[in-house]
Amino acid sequence: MTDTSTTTATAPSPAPAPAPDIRKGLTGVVVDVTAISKVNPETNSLLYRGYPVQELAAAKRFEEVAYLLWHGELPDAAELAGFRAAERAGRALRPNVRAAIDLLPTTAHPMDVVRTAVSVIGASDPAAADASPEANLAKAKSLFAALPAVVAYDQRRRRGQDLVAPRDDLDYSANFLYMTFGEVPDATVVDAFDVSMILYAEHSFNASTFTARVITSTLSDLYSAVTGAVGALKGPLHGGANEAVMHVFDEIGSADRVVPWLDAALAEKRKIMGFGHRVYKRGDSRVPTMKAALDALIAYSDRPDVAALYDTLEAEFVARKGIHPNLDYPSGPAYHLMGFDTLTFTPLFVASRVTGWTAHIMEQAASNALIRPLSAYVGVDERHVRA
Ligand SMILES: CC(=O)SCCNC(=O)CCNC(=O)[C@H](O)C(C)(C)COP(=O)(O)OP(=O)(O)OC[C@H]1O[C@@H](n2cnc3c(N)ncnc32)[C@H](O)[C@@H]1OP(=O)(O)O
Ligand SMILES: O=C([O-])CC(=O)C(=O)O
Repeated sequence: MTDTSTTTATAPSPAPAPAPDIRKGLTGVVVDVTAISKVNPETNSLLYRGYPVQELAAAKRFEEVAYLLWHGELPDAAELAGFRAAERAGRALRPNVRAAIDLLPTTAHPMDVVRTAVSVIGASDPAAADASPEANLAKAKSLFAALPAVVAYDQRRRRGQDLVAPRDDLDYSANFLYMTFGEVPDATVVDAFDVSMILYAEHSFNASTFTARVITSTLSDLYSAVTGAVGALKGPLHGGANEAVMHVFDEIGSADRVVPWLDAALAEKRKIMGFGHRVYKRGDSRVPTMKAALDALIAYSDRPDVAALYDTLEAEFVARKGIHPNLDYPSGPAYHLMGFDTLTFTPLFVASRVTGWTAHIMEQAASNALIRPLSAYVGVDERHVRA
């Protein structure tokens, strides 16, 4: 043991630690790689597994895009037929999920209902803890098939309507609308809905996907990760914005009221929902495609008033702030014109994004590292409990 009692020289004090480089909100931080999608704000493009999302929206149905996100390649005819058959077989609302939904008050937010439904589905799956790639893929496909009935039934029960059983002669989007409204709408509506599902499916490390990856990184199960992702998507700075856009439209009322409404909103420093994006600063790559779908719905339902309000608010806000619309801006009024209740809009986003979330859960699990950043402590200095 060294005796230090006779030491006279004082050791040089250590150099102060450099101030930590804190990136609040993780702005600009690259935390991992992904092969699922590429968001490029420079070229204003979005690729799913290499394919521009606009091309997918123009030429493919949502089932094909879901398959692409999970498998990395578009399905061939036999693969698509097999996947479609499995999806159709898994559409019916499960009795225990219906029972759990029925226990919830109709005052519950539909996102809380969807979150609960995912949790119930997970708790009832005997293979919930099996995180093998095969088991996770099966769970992803099963959730994909099951969620439309949850969203559709929840909207119907709020309207005092009965459950509508699925039809297996319809594709994903036509059946989703059928289960919601009890009839298959015009092809204009079905196609616009399918486009919205494709555009919402995946967007790299957005907040809800990152949430799913954080949960997966602890070796928790897929259902827990999706449940957490639903919670993250609910907020109005993320997926909840499509609902919030419709509240804005309702608040403004008509195009001639945009200017005074915006004057007051900006004076109160309100965030204008449906505008701005963490990554895109010159416009969201998905907006032109969704705007075209909205225009088709406006023409079909003869609602030029919606077009006037949309265009006027966009023009005024861009002129004043230089901040462009994100995908939620056209999606909100589009879902309204399709006939959905405003509170149902974000659950529609869930039904789509479950594809991207689960693709990321599988990617994270395949190359895992616990996600655990550091923080800089700014609380009171060390102190001691008095005896
Ligand atoms: C599918 C999706 O999740 S897309 C996003 C959906 N969310 C919304 O539409 C909510 C409204 N938008 C926003 O709140 C923001 O634009 C976000 C959260 C999406 C992105 O935010 P960030 O990247 O963190 O940008 P940040 O909030 O720092 O904005 C930068 C500046 O632009 C302003 N700004 C950004 N968006 C808006 C907006 N929608 N309305 C008013 N001001 C805005 C901010 O107030 C800030 O101004 P400041 O520098 O004077 O303080
Ligand atoms: O990428 C983001 O931050 C939000 C978004 O647009 C999405 O999740 O689709």
